[in-house]
Amino acid sequence: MSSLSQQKILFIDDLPNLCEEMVTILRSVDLDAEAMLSPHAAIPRIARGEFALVITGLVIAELNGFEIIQRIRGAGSRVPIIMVTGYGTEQSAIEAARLGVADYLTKPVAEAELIARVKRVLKQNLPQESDGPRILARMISADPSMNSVFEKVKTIASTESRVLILGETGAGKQVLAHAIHDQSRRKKEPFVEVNCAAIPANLLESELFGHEEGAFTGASKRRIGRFEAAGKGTIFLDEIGELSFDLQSKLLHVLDSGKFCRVGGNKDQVSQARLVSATNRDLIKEVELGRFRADLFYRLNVICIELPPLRERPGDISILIQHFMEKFVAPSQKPPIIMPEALSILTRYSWPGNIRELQNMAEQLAIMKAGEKIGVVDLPQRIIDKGTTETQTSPFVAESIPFRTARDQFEKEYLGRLIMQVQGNLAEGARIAEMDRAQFYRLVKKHGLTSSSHQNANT
Ligand SMILES: Nc1ncnc2c1ncn2[C@@H]1O[C@H](COP(=O)(O)OP(=O)(O)OP(=O)(O)O)[C@@H](O)[C@H]1O
Repeated sequence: MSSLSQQKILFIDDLPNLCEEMVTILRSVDLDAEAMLSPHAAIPRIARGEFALVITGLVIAELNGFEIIQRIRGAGSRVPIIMVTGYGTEQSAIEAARLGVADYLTKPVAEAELIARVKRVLKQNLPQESDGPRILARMISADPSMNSVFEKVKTIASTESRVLILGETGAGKQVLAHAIHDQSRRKKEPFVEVNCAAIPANLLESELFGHEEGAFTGASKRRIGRFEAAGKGTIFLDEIGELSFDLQSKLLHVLDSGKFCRVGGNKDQVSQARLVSATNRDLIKEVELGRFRADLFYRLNVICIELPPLRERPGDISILIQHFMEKFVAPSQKPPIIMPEALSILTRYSWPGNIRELQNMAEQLAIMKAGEKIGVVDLPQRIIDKGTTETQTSPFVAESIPFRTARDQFEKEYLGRLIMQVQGNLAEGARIAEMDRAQFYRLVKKHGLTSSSHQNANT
C-alpha cells in the first residue's frame, strides 16, 4: 500500500448519488475514501483527527460548505479541505480562499483532474524526511516548513500551470521563481523577470509588450517587449500587485487570448511564455478593496505557493549565513566562525528584511571578519538590541499577533519540546499530551516536526 492510500478521505454532501460516485472514483485509484451525508455527524470525527483530507460541497441543506469549514476550524482541526461546487461564483471562490481551503474545484470536474488534485493535497500533507539542507537551483533550505514549498515546485515542474508566489520582501520569491523555471521543461529557454514596481507605470506597457517605431515620443525604433523576449520560456512578473488597473486589463487579455500587441502596433503577437508572478501584498484583500481585478487574480492564482518569512524558518538561519559567508569571503581567506551565543541572537532576531537582510549581514562579516570568531559584540547593534528582546517563538510576548498565529506558534513550540523530551517517540508524546494519537500525529505533521526531521534539526 502506498502511503497516500493510508490517508483517509472524507467526502461530505447531502446527495447520496454524488457521495457514492465520489467514493467510487477515489477508491478506483486505491484511495481510502468514505462519505457522510450529515456535516453535523462528520465534524466530531474530523475534530478527532480521523481524516487526512475533507472534501465538501458548497450547497448542503444542513450547513453550507463555508459553515462546515468554519465549524471544522472552530473545533481545532487544521485538516486540509477541498471544496467542490457546481454553484461557484467569484465571491464564493474568494470566500473559500479566505477560509484557507487547500483547493477549490468547480463542476464539472474530470475524474483524472479530481484525482490529481486530491493526490496533490494528500502529498503535501505527508511527513517529509529532512536529511539536512535541501537545494533546488539557487534555493537552499533546511527548515521543515519549507518542505512543502520544495515538494510543490517538484510537483508542478512538469506542468504548464501559472504560479502565484506570495511572500514578504526579501523572502526569496525571485529565487523560487527561478527554481520553478529550472525544474520545468522550459529550462533551456529564457527566464525573463519584470519588476512591476520598479518601472514607471507609463513605460510598463511598452516594457512588457514592446512598441513600434513612432508609437510615442521617443520611440525612435521598434523594440520588443519582455513577453516576446521570454519566447517559450518563463516570464516572471514580480510585484504584480502594483500593476495599474489599465495594465491589469491588458494582462488579462493576454492570459485569455494568448496574444498581445506591441504599443502602436496592430498585429497580434502570440505569447508562449509561462507566467509566474509574485507579490508581497494580500491580493485577496486588494480584490475586495477593488484595487485588483478578481478575474485576473484567479487566472494568475492557478497554483499558489506561500513562501514563509525567515522568522518562521529558524532552521534556515545558520545554514544561510554559512552559505553566504562562504560565497562572499575572498578566495584566499576562510569564512568567519559564528559562536553559539551570537547564533542564538541571530536566531531570535525577526529579520524584517528576510534573506536579503541576512545576506547583507553575512557579506559584511565575510569581508570584515574573515577567519575570525564572531561573538555577540561583532553583530550589528540593531540585531543585538532586537535579538535579545525579541522572542519570535513565544506567542506570549507578541500579543499583537492574531490568535490563530499565536496558537500555531504555541503548538509548534510545545510539540517541538515534547518530541525532544520523548526522543522522537510520538506515541509517548501523544500519551503525555493526553491527545488522541491520530490527532497528535496530524499536528506533528502540520508543523513539519516528523520525529526524524526534528532530531536532525536538533543535532
Ligand atoms: N533559499 C535561498 N537560498 C539562497 N539564497 C536565497 C534564498 N532565498 C533568497 N535568497 C537570496 O536572498 C536575496 C533576496 O531574495 P529574492 O530577491 O528572491 O527575494 P524576493 O522575495 O524576490 O524579494 P522582493 O520582494 O524584494 O522582490 C537574493 O539575493 C537571493 O539570491
